Amino acid sequence: MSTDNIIDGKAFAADLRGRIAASVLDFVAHSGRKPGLAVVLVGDDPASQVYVGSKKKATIEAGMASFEYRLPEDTAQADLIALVERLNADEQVDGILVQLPLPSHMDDKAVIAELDPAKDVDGFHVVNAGRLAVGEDAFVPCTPLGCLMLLKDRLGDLSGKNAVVIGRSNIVGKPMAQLLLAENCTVTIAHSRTQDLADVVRRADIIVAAVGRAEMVKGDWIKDGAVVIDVGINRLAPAEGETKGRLVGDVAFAEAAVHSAAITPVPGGVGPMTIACLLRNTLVAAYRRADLPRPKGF
Ligand SMILES: Nc1nc(=O)c2c([nH]1)NC[C@@H]1CN(c3ccc(C(=O)N[C@@H](CCC(=O)O)C(=O)O)cc3)C=[N+]21
Repeated sequence: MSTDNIIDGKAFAADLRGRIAASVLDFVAHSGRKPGLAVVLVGDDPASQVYVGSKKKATIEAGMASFEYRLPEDTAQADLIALVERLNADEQVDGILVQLPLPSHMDDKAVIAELDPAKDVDGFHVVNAGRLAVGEDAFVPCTPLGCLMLLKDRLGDLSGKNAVVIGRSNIVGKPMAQLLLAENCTVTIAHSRTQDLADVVRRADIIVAAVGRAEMVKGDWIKDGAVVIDVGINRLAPAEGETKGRLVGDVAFAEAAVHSAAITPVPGGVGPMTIACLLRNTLVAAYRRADLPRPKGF
C-alpha cells in the first residue's frame, strides 16, 4: 500500500510545537515570565494519568510553566471548585485544564462553569462554545481545532465542500461542525440515530469520525478522493499472543485508505494534534492576558 495519502499528524504537531516554542521565547522576552498551564486530574484512572503526563512533558518542552494538581478520587466537588478559583486568580496561570471525565460524584458542567473563560484553553466553557457558535473570537476545543488544521493543510480552501461529522459531542462533534460551517462547508452532523449512515457518508468530500466505536466506518462508505479524519481512539481486546490490544480508530483504516485522498492514522493522527493545540491555546491565552498582540502565525 502506498503511504502518500497518510496524514502524518505526529509530524505536523511536532512542527506546530516548534513554532509555539519560538513564540514562547518572544513572550518571555516581552513579559518576563513563562506562559503557564495548570492541569488538574482527579482520581487515578490510568489512561488519564498517561494523557496528563504527555501534556506536562509537551508543556515543558515548549518552554512553558506546567502546574500539576493530582487530587484523590474522593475529593469533594467544593474543594475542586475552590482550586479552580485559586487558579483563576493566579497571575502565573494562563490556561487551566480540568481533565475529564471527573469522578461520578461530580458534575463536569458545574465545575467547567467555574473556569475563567479567558483561561479555558480546552474551550469547554459555555461562553467559549457560544462565542464559537456566533463567530466571535473564542477558545476552540483542541481536538476539532487540530482536525481543522490538518484539513486546511491538505485541502486549502474548504469552501463549498460536503463535510460529514459523525458524532455530536460538545467536545468534538458540535465544535467541529461549527468550524467547518465557518469555513463555508455544507455540514451534516450524523449520530447514533442517523438513518442510512453509509449513504450519508458516501456523499462527503470530508469525513470526521468521532463516535468512539472501533472501525465502525467502512471502506466502501468512502467516496473516492475524500479526506478522512479519524478522531477515535479505541483499544481492541488483545489478540492471541498480545498482552495489550491494538489501538484503532473509528474508521476501518486499511479499507478506507484505498479510497481516500488522505486519511489520518490511529495512533499518530489527531491525538498528537490535540496536545499541540492545547499549547497553542495556552500561548494565545498568555498573549491576551498580557495585552500583547497575538503572535504571528497564530
Ligand atoms: N479536559 C480535557 N481535555 C482534553 O483534551 C482531554 C480530556 N479532558 N480527557 C481525555 C481526552 C483524551 N485526550 C487525548 C490527548 C492526546 C492523545 C494522544 O496524543 N494520542 C496519541 C497516542 C495514543 C496512545 O498511544 O495512547 C495518538 O493518537 O497518536 C489522545 C487523547 C485529551 N483529552
